[in-house]
Amino acid sequence: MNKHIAIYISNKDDKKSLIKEILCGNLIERLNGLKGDLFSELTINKFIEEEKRHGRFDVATANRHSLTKSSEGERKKALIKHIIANNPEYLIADNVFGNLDIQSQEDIVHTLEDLSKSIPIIQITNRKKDILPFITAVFRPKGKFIIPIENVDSMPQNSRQNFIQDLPKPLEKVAVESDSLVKFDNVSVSYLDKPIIKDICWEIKAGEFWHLIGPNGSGKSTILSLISGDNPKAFNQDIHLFGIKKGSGESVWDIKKKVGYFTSEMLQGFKRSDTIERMIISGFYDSVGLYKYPNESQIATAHQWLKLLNMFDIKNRNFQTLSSGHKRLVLIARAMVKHPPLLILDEPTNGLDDNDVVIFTELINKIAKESDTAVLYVSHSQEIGLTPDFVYELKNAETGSTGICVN
Ligand SMILES: Nc1ncnc2c1ncn2[C@@H]1O[C@H](COP(=O)(O)OP(=O)(O)OP(=O)(O)O)[C@@H](O)[C@H]1O
Repeated sequence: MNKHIAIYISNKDDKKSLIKEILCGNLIERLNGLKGDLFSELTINKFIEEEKRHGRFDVATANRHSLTKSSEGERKKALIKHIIANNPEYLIADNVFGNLDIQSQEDIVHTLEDLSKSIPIIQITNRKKDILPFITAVFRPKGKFIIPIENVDSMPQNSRQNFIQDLPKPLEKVAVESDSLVKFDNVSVSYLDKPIIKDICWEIKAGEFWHLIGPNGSGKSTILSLISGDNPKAFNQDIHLFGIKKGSGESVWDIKKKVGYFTSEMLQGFKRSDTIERMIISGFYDSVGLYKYPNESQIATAHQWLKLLNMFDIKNRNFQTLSSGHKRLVLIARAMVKHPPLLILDEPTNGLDDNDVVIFTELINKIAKESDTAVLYVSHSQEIGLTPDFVYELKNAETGSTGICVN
């Protein structure tokens, strides 16, 4: 077997077990007895747990922040440095590029290429485009083994239309007084004297479809926390949400009622065993579980969403048994049952495989086209197949990122 290999998986494969089998030396015989390390968001999440629970800060970022307070890109860069310092005898590199901007992707390719001169790299990926340039052999899981793929480009790709039915209508409209949903006037934010964003002027109006892009650390999550979260930095700024000046008496709860939200990190938060149907219905109550008896109209609307997603026949299945791609579709339906005036999607496709990205993107385009909900889609770069009306781009600068509307 080649020294460096990629294992091309789909979201239906059990990635955690696969990694465990490699680390135990069961899957790749030549690694048996060697000390392996794992470069993965799974590892980052473990370190973040340690920071939160036990106050242990084992991984240092470039600007000496905790991982908890760092951007996704900063976390990955810090982790790879930490791993290299541990001198592993081989490396499992999982979802290497997830959430990384182009510059950071190039940096990590160089780092891994250097590392590959001394130790074997086993890449795990669900995107063909992410296969590292120095890898020449690609495998896929089959039962308890991995088998070679002769030509990765010949793997079947989803190209059919997945969502044929119309988007379900809202039961009642969420009242919003203003056509202007989000308005930033010269908004600037610094953390510990480090400027993050500077003089941001931006407006999102009802029904618009925006894509917010920008490199790692440019302040995308900071902007989202000014909109949907309770970031205290929002209060002395000129920010209007749904026509009301932020900090003028509205509660975080008032805002949350008007905003649907999805990020791939949410998948870790939904650990309850609930049926897919109940999961969607819980969107009417903004609760994680379902504690009230839904009425007939709510059940009927949830059924329409299930039919749209082609999941009606499996509505009683446990949500936890779904693939990562299907879980996301269900959580989008859950966020959309009330047709919130604004739907925010923060790096929503991170970790999805090639087929599921196509399906997910089709659903988001459909929601933006067929509903009055404004969509704010956030990622570090352009997404193939996504059809936003406008793109707002953040550009890094020493004095704080500035933003421009690029179309
Ligand atoms: N609570 C905080 N305290 C100090 N610094 C912070 C805090 N939150 C964010 N930052 C810093 O602000 C900068 C912007 O971070 P932010 O997460 O908004 O960027 P981003 O564009 O979302 O990045 P990524 O694409 O990597 O997720 C980063 O340098 C980050 O370290």
